[in-house]
Amino acid sequence: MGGFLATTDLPHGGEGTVSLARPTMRLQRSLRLVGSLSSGEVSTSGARRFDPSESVERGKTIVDLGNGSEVLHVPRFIPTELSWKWFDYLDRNIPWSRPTLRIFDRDSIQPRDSCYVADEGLPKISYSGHTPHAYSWNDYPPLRDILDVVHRALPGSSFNSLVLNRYGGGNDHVSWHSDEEVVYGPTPDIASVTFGCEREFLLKKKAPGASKGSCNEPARKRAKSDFVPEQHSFTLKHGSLLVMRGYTQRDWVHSVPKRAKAMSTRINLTFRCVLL
Ligand SMILES: O=C(O)CCC(=O)C(=O)O
Ligand SMILES: [Fe+2]
Repeated sequence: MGGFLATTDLPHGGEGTVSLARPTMRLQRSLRLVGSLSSGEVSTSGARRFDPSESVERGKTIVDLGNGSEVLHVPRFIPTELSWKWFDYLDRNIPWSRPTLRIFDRDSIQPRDSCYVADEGLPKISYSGHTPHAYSWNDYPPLRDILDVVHRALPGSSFNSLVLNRYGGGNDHVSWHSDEEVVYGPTPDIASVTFGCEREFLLKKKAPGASKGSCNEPARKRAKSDFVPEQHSFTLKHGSLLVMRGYTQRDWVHSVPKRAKAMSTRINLTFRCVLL
């Protein structure tokens, strides 16, 4: 969410990494759904029983994107069972909505559910003509536990806001965009935690001169025609962490494209720090 630079859907639905919720995972989940979960049950106990910094040290990959941008990826960040508990809690309790967005002078319904949670007193955020209501962390205690896990994994981090997205199936997606917003500062860390169906997450280098604030139209068109953007793909699994760092928002766009084979729900949480 944020500055939607290019909002066309990707032309390659169906190719590339297959985004399947493995049957064993689905079975595990339906077995667990027999009992109901209150926020207390999914709260602190499980989160305190594992060491997030150890998960990062054991299984991290750092991709240097060049020019001060990098991505940290930890495929097995939160233990599977705890991730399913959080998935179930969020799926049932978050006040999800699908706002109407204004993109290139046309109204369209956002192709996924979302919600926004933030500390009190922060400046509002807006994207594509939509200013989401900021819900309070206090109303969703497990979110504080997930935030705590992320903070323990990333020493020095201090996130104060959260965009949640829920993708109901393979048609739900987020188009190419960057979260390059003044409120996040020039080099924000954006930490993304995934629960449920795995999906492909793509990063693509912005065309030269495409950064916000550029008004050199002819130069941009000329440069664009020869420009073959570098691209990276990450499969974001159940319980994984991905952090975009440095100038990633200024120099790269990212997306979660449509995938016909993504049959089940994915919930993604992106933690951010709105500067005061
Ligand atoms: O769902 C994801 O992995 C990415 C979501 C995203 O890019 C956003 O909320 O800005
Ligand atoms: Fe984003």
